[in-house]
Formats: sequence, C-alpha cells, structure tokens
Amino acid sequence: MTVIAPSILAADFARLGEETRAIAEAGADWIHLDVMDGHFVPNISFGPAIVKALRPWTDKLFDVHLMIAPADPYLAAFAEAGADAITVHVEAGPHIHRSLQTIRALGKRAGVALNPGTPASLIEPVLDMVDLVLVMTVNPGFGGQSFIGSALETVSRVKALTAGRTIGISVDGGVTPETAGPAAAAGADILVAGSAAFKGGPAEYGKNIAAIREAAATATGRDGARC
Ligand SMILES: O=C(CO)[C@H](O)[C@H](O)COP(=O)(O)O
Ligand SMILES: [Fe+2]
Repeated sequence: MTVIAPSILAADFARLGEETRAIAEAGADWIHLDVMDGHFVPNISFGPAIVKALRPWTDKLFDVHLMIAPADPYLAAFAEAGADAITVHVEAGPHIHRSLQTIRALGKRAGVALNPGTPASLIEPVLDMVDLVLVMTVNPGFGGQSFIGSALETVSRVKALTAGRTIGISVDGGVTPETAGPAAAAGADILVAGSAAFKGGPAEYGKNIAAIREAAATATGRDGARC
C-alpha cells in the first residue's frame, strides 16, 4: 500500500492547525512538513516552533523534510518539536553519515534526500543508516512545480540499491493523480503531494487524496485501501 503524505506547504498558512487536522481526517497517512532556510533553497518556510505548534492537531506521523544547510545544529530541535521522521539532503553538507547517526540517536526515522540532479549512487555508503530515501521530482524550494519525469530513473536506481532492506522510498514534488502512477510503478512507497492534495479547499481533500491513492494502486496492482 502506498503511503500518501500531504505537504502542508500548500495549506492555508493562516490556519495551519485546522488544515493539518482536516487533511489528516481526509485520509492522509503521514503529514509532510517542508522546512526551507533561504540558503540551501531559495525560499523560507518555517522552523521547529511551527512543527511543535502543529503536533497537538493530529497523531499522524510527522515527516519533516529539511531543506536547510547546515542541518546538524537543528536536528535535536526538530526531534523535540515532534518530528517522527527527519530527512536531510545529501547535498546539504559534507557529513551526511553524522547527520543520519544523530537522527537515529534521537530515536527518529532517518531519511536522506536526493535532488533531481544528484546520482543515486551517492547514498550507497549510508544505506545502513537510513529508514527513508526521498527522491525529489522537482528542484526543491517551492510547491506547485511540474514533475520532472527523468527523476524516476533515480527512483528505479534507489529501488535496486535498497532491495532486501526495509527502506521506504518517497517521491516528492509535482505528484498528482497523473504522475502518482508512474512514480509508484518506478518504486515509490510514499507519495508526497502538496498542491494536488490541498487543491480546492477542505471539502475536496478526501477526494484529492483518494485520486492519488487510486492512481498508485492501479499502477502497482496493490490495494488502494488506506494503510
Ligand atoms: O519539498 C517540497 C518542495 O521543495 C514539497 O514537498 C513539494 O514541492 C510538494 O509540493 P507540490 O506537490 O505542490 O510539488
Ligand atoms: Fe518536501
């Protein structure tokens, strides 16, 4: 079953608590939280205080995607704020092994992310240290961008590299009911969707999530029921 992880980057920021609860109740499996620093990526979103403020609004897994450099000084703050999984970019610093070690030592799921221009082979030395690999299918920094189909080659490579291990593969960026099928077929276990999940306001969230889930299930032949 494919995990659907709506990104609150596409939510109404003036009502983030209500939005987080609404998307959770509409069928989200995980909540994806995009942290941007205006340095590693050309946009600024939010930090650990917002993660902490949102924590009481749902029990769903908080999947924190750090697009910040350096990441290490902030890992404990995100863990304490209520992150369940923390993903750091392999491009964000020279000490990815140390970052992953720190996340695991904090008792959280450790993830490593790859930009569309980064080869999958770069994460091979740290596969023992990760629970998640996140493959970006847009250049990170903004929601609402178009899916970069060539990044699915990276998903397939990650799938082959992680065979026999219990590592989840996320696809993040431009996921819609149209692109969810190819992403799931290439090996994605987790689909992150911002714009496509939050499109149309709260009355549409259930339908939006179901459409992505259904497309993934059709493409993989796996059960589309909620997990
Ligand atoms: O990490 C991200 C951007 O850097 C977001 O998770 C991603 O872009 C989701 O938004 P959308 O589905 O609208 O592309
Ligand atoms: Fe993200």
